[in-house]
Amino acid sequence: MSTVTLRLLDKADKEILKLPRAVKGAIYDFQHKFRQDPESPGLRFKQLKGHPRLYSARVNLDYRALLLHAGGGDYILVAVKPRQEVYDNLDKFAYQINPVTGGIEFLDLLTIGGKVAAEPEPTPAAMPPAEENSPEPLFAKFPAETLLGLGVAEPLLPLIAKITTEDELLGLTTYAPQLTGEVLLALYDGKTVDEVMDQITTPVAVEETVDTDDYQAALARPATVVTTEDTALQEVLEDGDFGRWKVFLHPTQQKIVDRVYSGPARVTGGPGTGKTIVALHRVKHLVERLGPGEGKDVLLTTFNKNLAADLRRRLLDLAGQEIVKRVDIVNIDKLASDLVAPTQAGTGRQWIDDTKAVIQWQELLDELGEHKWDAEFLHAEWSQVILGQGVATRADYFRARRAGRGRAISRQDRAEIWKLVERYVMRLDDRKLWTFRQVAERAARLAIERAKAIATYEADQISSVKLQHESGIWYRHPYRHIVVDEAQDLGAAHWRMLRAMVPEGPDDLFIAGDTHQRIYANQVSLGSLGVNIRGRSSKLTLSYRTTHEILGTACRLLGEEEWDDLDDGTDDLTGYRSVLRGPDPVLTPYPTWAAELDGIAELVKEWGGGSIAVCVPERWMVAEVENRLGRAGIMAASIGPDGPKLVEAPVHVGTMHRFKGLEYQRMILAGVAEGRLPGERILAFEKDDPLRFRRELQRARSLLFVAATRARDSVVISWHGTKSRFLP
Ligand SMILES: Nc1ncnc2c1ncn2[C@@H]1O[C@H](COP(=O)(O)OP(=O)(O)OP(=O)(O)O)[C@@H](O)[C@H]1O
Repeated sequence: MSTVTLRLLDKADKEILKLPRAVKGAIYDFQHKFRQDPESPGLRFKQLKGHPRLYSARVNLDYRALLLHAGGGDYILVAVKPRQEVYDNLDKFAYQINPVTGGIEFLDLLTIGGKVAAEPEPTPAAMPPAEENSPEPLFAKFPAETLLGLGVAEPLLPLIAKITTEDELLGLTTYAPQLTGEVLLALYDGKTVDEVMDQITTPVAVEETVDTDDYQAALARPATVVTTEDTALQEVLEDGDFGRWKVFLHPTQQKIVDRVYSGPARVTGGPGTGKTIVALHRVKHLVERLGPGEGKDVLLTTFNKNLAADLRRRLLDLAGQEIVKRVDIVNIDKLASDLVAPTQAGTGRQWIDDTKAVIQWQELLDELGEHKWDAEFLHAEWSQVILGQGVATRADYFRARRAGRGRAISRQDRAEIWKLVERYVMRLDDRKLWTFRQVAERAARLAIERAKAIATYEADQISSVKLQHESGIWYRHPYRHIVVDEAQDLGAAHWRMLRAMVPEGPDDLFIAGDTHQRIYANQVSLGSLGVNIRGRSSKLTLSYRTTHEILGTACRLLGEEEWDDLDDGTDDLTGYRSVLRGPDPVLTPYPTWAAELDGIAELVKEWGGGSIAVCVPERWMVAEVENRLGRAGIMAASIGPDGPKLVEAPVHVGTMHRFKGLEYQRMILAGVAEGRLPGERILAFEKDDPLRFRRELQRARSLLFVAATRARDSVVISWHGTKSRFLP
């Protein structure tokens, strides 16, 4: 058996993917041969002159692979180049262990140099001297020691000193090591050296002093961004940029995936920073660590069915069937329903969502002639405070915490609300209805009872561990690990249920979410629900989805609000950034809705292709956009609760709520006007319930923020009437 490993270095793929198809095929064959026997004569494997760790090997007649030897049998593929280019430019290749991160870096100064200003043309005699004419280099004011201290790769300093335009900078960052690119772009964007140090360098720096000659130690660090498995190289060749998330994790992402946590852990981060990607890698990591087995030991859950289906598809792509077999991938309401279903056999109950539940409230209030409270308020109070916290008696409700519920209510108010809730529950019972919130509460109760039974069973020292006893009582928690995505939208009952479904201990719960994206009224304090994440929180700050320009506009939409951290603290988007660049978002007013519809159709036609979506604040607008696009000969599909009705349609249209977790190349956010976002319903609270007004405004802001950050390349925001107060 060969003990040779061959991994691909991050960024090397950028040039490799541009090679002719036949060369890519030859690389595929080459890596097989190399792993079997690097010394096989056909490979002409040899060390390059002047580079003790750099080797070349034959890919085909014209191309050579450059390989960095990390010690033992470990090699890293750092480039594939035309044969002559390699030998003519030996002095243009450099490598190092970055003294700040401890990660291995390869510098292809030939490619990078080509992106930065070529030597200045000789100055014609009539022109002023070059120094007066040429622009100031962008990084002239930063001493070399400062850049090196921030982790910039030393061999690039001479090239960095020449950069005078944003294009050159972007050219360099495309091929430079990740940290160098992030640091330079942040400085260019105006961040101070201290900010860059805190937000970009420190999170990936190693604490120990780095031995810059120990390549074996460096290879094991998350800062060395290489593919891990042998098949990964093939995936990169086949999937191109779309497959990068599977094989090149950012060092910050990698650390979060690999860490052993002593209890529940949480990862936060702005849109597109890879929380879902990290959650998927974490699931894979946990299953691999469990070793062989048959049962579904890991639960991966998220907010809705559509997102759960997407997680399944991506986990399959990342980890394969054997891993997926060990994971229950299910949305949170389905998880609760499945738990409760056996206790409801034959009752004929129908389960209803929040919208229908509010209609039931409205009908009850109308029947009673009750006007003091509105249906939405009562539904939220009942769902979040009473059901969410498992409040069983009136006395308990008098004492219950109302975190995030806005205006304080008196004891008398609570007594009235309790009475109304009792009437409401009776009404649902009579109609054989059950809201998903009730299902969640019942599921939480069942899971907690079962957890107690397990504890008793264990205390009784009955040794055999079976999944289920004949009586239906569990003698083992259903899962060993639980991973939650879109955590900001789960309700209190969901958390109590999840807490009870996994034994307390290391790596029990892994929670990914971003409270800036909370679009349902489900604010919780995890600590008070038995999920203690203190000291086990990490943050992702680099967006892989959205451009710098979109991200800047989106963040401004959030205003000066304060955001919770799923616990009793606050969260913010400090350090949130992107290395991607694109056009500025466009804001377009229209005189009427009809004109706006025409504008949407024209724009979509102009864009021509790619993945495009139009999102609107109100449901009725969806059909109108679809129709207008249809009249323009553009096929559009609406997005329902289970995702786009026709995935292949060139344009997807939906209300903003439907865009959670999705992403598109180009987005139009239409109808962003006062009275729609925020809607009339919210504006009505301004006088009577200022606290609620603020809370609802915050949620509306989040909705717009979520919608705007679904776009990868460009965003157009339009309105008719008065522009939304959230827009700049
Ligand atoms: N390490 C990576 N390499 C390449 N692409 C990545 C990486 N991490 C994330 N991405 C890509 O960035 C995009 C956003 O990732 P993901 O959906 O995980 O972000 P998120 O933080 O969950 O976003 P949101 O909060 O908006 O749901 C995806 O297209 C994903 O493939």
